[in-house]
Formats: sequence, C-alpha cells, structure tokens
Amino acid sequence: MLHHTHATKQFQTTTQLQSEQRRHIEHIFQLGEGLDTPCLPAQATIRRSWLRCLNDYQLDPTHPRPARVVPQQTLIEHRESVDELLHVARAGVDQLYGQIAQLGYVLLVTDHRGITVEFRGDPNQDQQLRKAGLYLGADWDERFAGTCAVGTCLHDRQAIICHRQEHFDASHISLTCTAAPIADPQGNVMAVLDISALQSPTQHESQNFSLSLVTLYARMIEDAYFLQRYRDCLMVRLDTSREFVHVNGRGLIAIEENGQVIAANAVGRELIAEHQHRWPPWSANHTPMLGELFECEIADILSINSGTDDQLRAFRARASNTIHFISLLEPRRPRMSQRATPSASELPEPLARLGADDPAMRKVQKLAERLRNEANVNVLISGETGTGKEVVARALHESGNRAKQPFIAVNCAAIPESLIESELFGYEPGAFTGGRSKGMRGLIPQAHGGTLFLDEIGDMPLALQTRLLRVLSEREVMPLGANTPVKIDIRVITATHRHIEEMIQQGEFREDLYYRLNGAQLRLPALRERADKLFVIRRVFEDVAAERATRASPRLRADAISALLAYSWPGNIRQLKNALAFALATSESDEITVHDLPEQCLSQRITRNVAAQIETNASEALSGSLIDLLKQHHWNISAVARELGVSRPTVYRQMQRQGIVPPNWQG
Ligand SMILES: Nc1ncnc2c1ncn2[C@@H]1O[C@H](COP(=O)(O)OP(=O)(O)OP(=O)(O)O)[C@@H](O)[C@H]1O
Repeated sequence: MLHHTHATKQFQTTTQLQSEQRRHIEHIFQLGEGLDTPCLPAQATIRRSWLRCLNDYQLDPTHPRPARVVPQQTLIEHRESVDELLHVARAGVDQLYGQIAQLGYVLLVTDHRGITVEFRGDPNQDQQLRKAGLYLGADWDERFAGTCAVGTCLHDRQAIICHRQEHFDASHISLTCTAAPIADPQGNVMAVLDISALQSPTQHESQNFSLSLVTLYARMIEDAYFLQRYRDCLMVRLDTSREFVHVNGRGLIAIEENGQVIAANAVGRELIAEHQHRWPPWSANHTPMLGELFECEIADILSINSGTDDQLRAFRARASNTIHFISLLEPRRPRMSQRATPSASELPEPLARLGADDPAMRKVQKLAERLRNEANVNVLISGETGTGKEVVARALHESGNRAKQPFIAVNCAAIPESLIESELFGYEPGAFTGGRSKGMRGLIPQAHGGTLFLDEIGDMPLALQTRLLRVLSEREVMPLGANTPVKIDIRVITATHRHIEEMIQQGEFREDLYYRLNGAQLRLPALRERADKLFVIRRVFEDVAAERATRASPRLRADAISALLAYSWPGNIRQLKNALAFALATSESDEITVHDLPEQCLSQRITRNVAAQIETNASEALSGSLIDLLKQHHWNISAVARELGVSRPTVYRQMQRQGIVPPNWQG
C-alpha cells in the first residue's frame, strides 16, 4: 500500500514537472518573439543569456539535452591546466562545502571552459547528481548547456544566481545554482566556483545568501592564488579599516623593493584603475609606483614592520583621497640571488637549482633525488621543447655517484640517419669509405662508466631502435667492422617532446624499447604552468647576465618582470633565455624595462597548440633563407638556432626537410 502511494506521488510529480517544462519552453519562445510577460525572468543577465541561446548558439528549447560529462582523459587535461589553482583552492573548497553540505548543496569548480574539474557532493545521491550534470567532468559551457550559473557567469564575468526556471534547458528547471568567477592576477577568469542544489524553495531571494557566500570564497581563493603566485615578492596588504588589515586586508599589491608595482589582486587593480582613470585597469605595460598611488615614500612602506607596534600605517590614496591602512608582507622565499629554498636545500645542489617551489617541478626533483644513484633504472624525461630536459639530465648525472665520469649527450634528431649508427657505436679503421682512417670510438663507448643522454629519442630510426635495444639488454656494443664486442657500463637517460605512445600505435617506435627506456619518467612542466615562474625568470636573467659579463650588475625592472610573467612562453625556458639575452644585448642602460623586451613577449597569451605553433613559426622563419643563414654562420647550428630563437633540433629537422646536408657530413 505504501508502495502504491509512493508510486502515485512520483507519477504526479513527473507529470507536474512535464507541464512546468512545457510552460517554461513557451516562456523562452515568448522572449524570443519580443513579448514581455510577468512570467519571464526579472534578471536582465538571464534574459540576455536566453536570447544568446536562441539566436547565437541556436539551442532548441524543445529538445532538452542530457548532461554531458567529458571522458576521463579530457578531464585529466582540463584539471592539469588549473592544477596549481586547485591545489591552492582545496582548503577553501572543503571549508565552503562543510558549510553547505547539510543544506543539500553540492559544490563545483569549473575551469574557464566550463568543465567541472573539482566536485564535492553527497555520494548517496550520486545517480541523481550525475543525471543533473552536478558531477566531475560535466560541461557547463553556456553554448552547450544553455543559461546556467557557471556558463553565464563565464560569459558575463560576474557572480550570478541561476534559480530554477531561469535555466534555459528545461531539464535544469528544478536546480538552483549560484556561481562566482575566480580571476588570475591579470584579471582573466580562470575558473568558476559554483554551489548548486537539486531542490530549493521557489523564491529567488532564498539564494541571496548563497551568492554572498560563493562570492566571498571565490575572492578568498583568488587571493590565496595571488599570494602563492607572488610569494617571492614584497607585498602590501591594505584595507580601509584598520582592524581588518591583518585578518582580511582586501587589497594585495606585489611590489619591487623600489616600490614599483608588479601585480595586484582585484581590489588592488581597482585602486590602480582609479589612479589611471581607465578600464581595463591592468596592463603589463604600465605599472605605477606605489608612491604614485599613495601619498608616501617607499621608505615609509619598507619600514612598516619595524616602525609601529601594530605593524601597519595609514596612507592617503591620491586618486580617491581615502585613507588606507597598509601592512607589509615579507617575501616567504629568499629574494633575487638567494637560490636555495628550505625544501630545496635538502636536495643535492644540481637538483635544487632546477626550481624553487612548483608542484610539478618538486615531483621531478624528488624523484630525481631518489634515482640519482640507481644507474639500472633508465630515465625518460618528457616535456615541451625548451623546458630544460637536457639541464635536468645533467643535474641527475651531476648529483649521482657517476658525476666525475663522462656525460655524453647525443641529439638523435641532429645526426643524419646514415651516420647515426657509426656515431653511436663507433667503427674500426676502414669499416666504410669516408670514415676516418684510425676509426672512431662511438658515443656509447665514450659514455662508459658515466651517463649517455639520448635527446629526441622519438627521432631515432626504427632499425637503430632494434640495435639500441640489444645494447641495453646485452650491455655491450659492436663497432662497425669489429669482430669483438666492447663491454659497456652506462646509465641511460632519454628525452622526448613527442608522444611516444602515439608513435608506438602508428608503428613508428618499438614498444619494447619504450618500456626498457621508461624505467621512470620525469615530466617537466611548461614554463607558463610553473608556480615558480618568477624564480625561473630571475634565475635565467642572472645566468644570461653572468654569461655576458660586460655590465656591472644589470637589473630587471618590475614592468619587465610583469610582462614576462604574463606571457605564455611557447618556447619555454629557451625562449625566455633568448628574450633576456636580446634585452641585455640591445638595452642601452643597466635597467631592463618592458621596452627592452622582444615585441612577441608583450603579445597576448597563447594557450593552445603552443608546440605546434612554434614549429610552424620556425618553419616559416626558416623556409627561405636557411641555407644562407647556415653559410653565414659557418654551419654553426647553435648560432643559427640562437638567431632564429628556436631549438637546435628544430633547425636540424628543417635541414632534413629541405635536404640540406652540412659539408662535413657529405661523404
Ligand atoms: N632550470 C633552469 N635554469 C636556467 N636555465 C635553464 C633551466 N632549464 C633550462 N634552462 C635553459 O633553457 C635552455 C633549454 O634547455 P634544454 O636544452 O635543457 O631544453 P630541452 O627541453 O632539452 O629542449 P629541446 O626539447 O628543444 O631539446 C637552455 O639554454 C638551458 O640552459
């Protein structure tokens, strides 16, 4: 009997919902036809979004779409792109969820494309939540899901409630969702924080508190991310209330020691905007001095911690004439030339030098530390071009017990296919025409006792892969023309920027060799993803300046740092190094400013297909004049690569494509 009543009730609810959905669809069409009735949503943002759905995205309200959850691999890629943010946000996400879980809400964090990359919800409601799209991997892009809190928040870049019938898609009209954007230090939305519930009271006002809560947490996460990003910098924290500066100072501004602003959080950017009387407020090309924003000397700011008991001081903002209370946060890490970090100091020096505090790099450093004396574990280093694969291979070698033995680096893309075998294995006198009369000791035997680093392993021809496999399993090589094999004891490190798994599927790389080489894998992060980007910029600047050794001590000004931080670096550390070398070579003063940087570093951030893009750029740059350039540089490939701002392998690849063979390789 109980069962029966329950079934009847469910049936009524379903039919009731269906008629509500029909009415909802009618309302959407009414708006589309330009009618205005009291049943239509009051919020202008919602109305505009409905019209976008109808007119721009051509969504059909009569065809509600089931929630779309992206495949696992795609989800992993989306998560990776906001990995650092998620890491920083975790505590805030858990705290917020702790406050709303009892009220029947779930919590979502999406990336800037609307894909749910973090989720908290009641596992007992798993089925229903998944069906409603309240799930890890769910796609809430407005163009797909229609008007919804996440998608519309992403479009309008502001916090929003999307309550029940305000959703566009009829299958979402029982949901209530509230979302707020999370912006990066440049003000670009990089994620959205959302809380949603399957059921809620009908009144819109019931969600006002959700809006305050989500907005508050989004700001806290944004600020935590900002503090993490700029923790190597001096930072001022400010608020118009003296009591709140230390606990919740709303403004954060990272500065150089001379008071030059490097970056600011949302409140800080507004303050700068007031000063600059323009919008958008933030431009890497124009960063003011703190003394331009407030009536103060930089010395007043720098002495805050020692000057007053409560460690804050009041300054008047020049633009608004309001008083701000300012406290000073010292950098958490040692500045500029102090290289070691507390955790890094436990690492051997060559490994500690690789990074300051980036989660992916820390993983690499820790794993390398464990592997440094494990010569039997072959290490594969992967990462985009210019991320420092060879530098890491050397650091691994130098930190281990083979440090005093040879480190032989072989670029498989740089040696012509016809010579690679003799170069690697060596040859006996008279083994082939064109060879040296005394024969040659191959690169593999040269690495005996030490480390052999095979760069661009994906470019090794298939036939040679078979021979390499044999060398690795038998631990001996047979030089060309020799009768007896030579015993070798080598540690093998390989590197690639290609997807070897895909090459295996296409039959271009031997699977058994891959497993043999991939005893452990070190994945290097792209420069644009590194949390310690500032450290890398400063470190590379020091290296480049030291190499030149022509100036006393050049300085990188804050405006230049800010531009370098904002750029996406498709060519990674190599490109950064080239940009800084260019700036040092062409600047007329010891202070490198944003105006000294190559123009490309000031352009918009590139986010997609970066590796492909640099290859294309390189191809274009190289297409006509490569042979002339090579002749001009007396066939010095490194010099040509430097001039073009590309890697040596890229030059080699282009040479291969264009059939150019250096004179000393022609038999
Ligand atoms: N941690 C670092 N600190 C300073 N300079 C670095 C660091 N890592 C890399 N570099 C510099 O960046 C440049 C590129 O490094 P490297 O050749 O190791 O990259 P790669 O990943 O092997 O490149 P490719 O894929 O093109 O072979 C080099 O000039 C190197 O000195």
